[in-house]
Amino acid sequence: MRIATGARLPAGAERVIRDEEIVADGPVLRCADPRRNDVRPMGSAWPSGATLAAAGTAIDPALVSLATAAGVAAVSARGPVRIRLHTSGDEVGAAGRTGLPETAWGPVAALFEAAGCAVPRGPHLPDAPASFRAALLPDGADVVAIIGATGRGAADRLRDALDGVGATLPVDGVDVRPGGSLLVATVPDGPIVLGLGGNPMAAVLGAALLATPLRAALLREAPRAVELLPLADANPDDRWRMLPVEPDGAGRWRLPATVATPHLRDAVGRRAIALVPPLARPGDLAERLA
Ligand SMILES: Nc1nc2c(c(=O)[nH]1)N[C@H]1C(S)=C(S)[C@@H](COP(=O)(O)OP(=O)(O)OC[C@H]3O[C@@H](n4cnc5c(N)ncnc54)[C@H](O)[C@@H]3O)O[C@H]1N2
Ligand code: MOO
Repeated sequence: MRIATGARLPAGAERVIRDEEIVADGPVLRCADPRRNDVRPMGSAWPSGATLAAAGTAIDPALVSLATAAGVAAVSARGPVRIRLHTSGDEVGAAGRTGLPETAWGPVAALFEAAGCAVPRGPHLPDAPASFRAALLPDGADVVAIIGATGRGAADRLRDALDGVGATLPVDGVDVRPGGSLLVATVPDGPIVLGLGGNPMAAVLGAALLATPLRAALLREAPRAVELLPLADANPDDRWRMLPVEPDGAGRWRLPATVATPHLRDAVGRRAIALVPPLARPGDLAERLA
C-alpha cells in the first residue's frame, strides 16, 4: 500500500519502506534490505516524562516549537524585564543654541530590547530634584534606567534623589572606558536604578555591559558561557575598553582607532560591542557584550 510521508500507519501494517528503497517485481514490491523500517513510533523522540529544557532556559523560537511538538500547551515563564528608560538634563532636547538634540534614548532602548527586555519610555527628567525623585517611585517597572546625571556635577540630581530614598549603590563606577561612569542602585521596596553616562556612546556601551547580566539575574536564568571574539587589532590602552567592533572577514574583529563619546559615529554599522582587556594584542580574546 502506498502512503505519504508522515501518514498514519495503516491498520495491520508492520513496516514502512521508502519509495526509493522499493524494487517492483511485477505486482510484488520488494525491499533489498530486510531491516529497513521507516515507521516512527509515537513517543520515540524522547521517553515519557523527559525534561526537554532545563528550568531557567530562555524561551526562543526553537523552545516554542519543541513545546508544541511535545504537546505542551502552556509553560510558566518569568519576564520580560521591564526597564523604564529616561533621558535627563535641561540642555537635552532644548531649543536654541544651548540645546542639544536627544540622541541616546533610541540606541539604548534598542540594546535593552535586543537583550529581551521591554522598554517603556519614561518622561525626560529636567535637572530638578523633584523630577528625579518622581522617577524613583515604583510603578511596576523592574528597573529604572536614566541616561545622564551619573556625574557629580552641580546639575546632576540623581545622587541626591537616591540618597533621599535610602538607596544603596552596589556599583558606583566601573574601571572601563568609555561608559565607566555608570551606577547601579537598589531602592528599598522600589526598582533597581541604572545610571548611564550621559554621552550617547557612554550610555550605549554601559547598557551593553549591563543588559545581559541584569536580565539573567532578574529572571534567574541558567548561566551561559560568554562569547569570545578574537581581536585583529591591539588595544594600546592599559585600561579595559568597551568598543564597537566589526569582523575583518578572516575570523578576527577590528577595533576602531578612536571612539568619540558625544555621538555614535564610531558605532554606525558595527556588528558587535566587545569588552577588550588592557594592552590586548592581535589574536587575544574579548568578551562580546552585544
Ligand atoms: N569634571 C569632570 N566632568 C566630567 C568627567 C570627568 O571625568 N570630570 N567625565 C565626563 C564623562 S567621560 C562622562 S561620560 C560624563 C558623565 O556624566 P553624566 O552621566 O552626568 O552625563 P551628563 O553630564 O548628564 O551628560 C554628558 C553629556 O552628554 C549629553 N547628553 C546627556 N544626555 C543626552 C542625550 N539623551 N542625548 C544627547 N546628549 C546627551 C549632555 O548634554 C552632556 O554633554 O561626565 C563628563 N564630565
Ligand atoms: O566615561 Mo565617559 O563614560 O567616557 O563618556
